[in-house]
Amino acid sequence: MTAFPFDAVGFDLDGTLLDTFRDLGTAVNHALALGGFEPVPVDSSKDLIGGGAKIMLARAVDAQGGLPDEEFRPLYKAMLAYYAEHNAVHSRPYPGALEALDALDAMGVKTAVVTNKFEEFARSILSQLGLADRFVTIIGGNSLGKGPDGSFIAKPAPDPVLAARERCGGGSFVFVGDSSYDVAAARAAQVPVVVAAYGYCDKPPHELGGDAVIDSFGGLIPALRAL
Ligand SMILES: O=C(O)COP(=O)(O)O
Ligand SMILES: [Mg+2]
Repeated sequence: MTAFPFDAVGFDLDGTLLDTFRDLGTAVNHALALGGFEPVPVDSSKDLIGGGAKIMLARAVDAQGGLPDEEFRPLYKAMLAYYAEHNAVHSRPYPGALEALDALDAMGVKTAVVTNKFEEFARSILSQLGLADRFVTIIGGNSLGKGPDGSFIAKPAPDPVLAARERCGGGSFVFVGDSSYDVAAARAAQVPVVVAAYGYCDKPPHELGGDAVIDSFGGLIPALRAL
């Protein structure tokens, strides 16, 4: 078999490595209830995920008329406080994820996580699932601090993907993600990107503009070999 074409693989977290929507949706609904809003059906919370917790709650609140910033902020804080305590109740790796990580390890391929979730939440969930030590680095939506516009430097900016590649040693790198944030970040970082069609894709997976689309984790390594 020919040598594996990548030195390192970066993974998005929500909707790519882990199925997290139930815990995220429950945290959104906790905040919505405090604000006197109707809950979101937990299944449709998948449609809110991708840009991080703040965007997720803002989308849910805006769909019910929105809130001024000073009223939104305490709800957002309450969502974060709730999620800090309840982030791995239902969240699990997708079927085949652990096997794929094992296979990459066995080939000496490094792995990294690049998520728009806050780093402390990503670490907490991955630790509870026994996975935190498997990755060379875990980069969250707040890991690189804020840019000149005052917002966190996160996907779709290329910086977190570039930081992951550098922390993995700077060789050939590929990114795997489920949303337009992932594809845009990888494109801006000029690394190839595989779309996880089983995730929370914010567009039809084949329209996200990835270099390959996989329907399950089992398809990942063959798709990477074929890039
Ligand atoms: O929590 C989110 O909205 C995004 O997280 P992800 O970048 O791991 O998909
Ligand atoms: Mg995602």
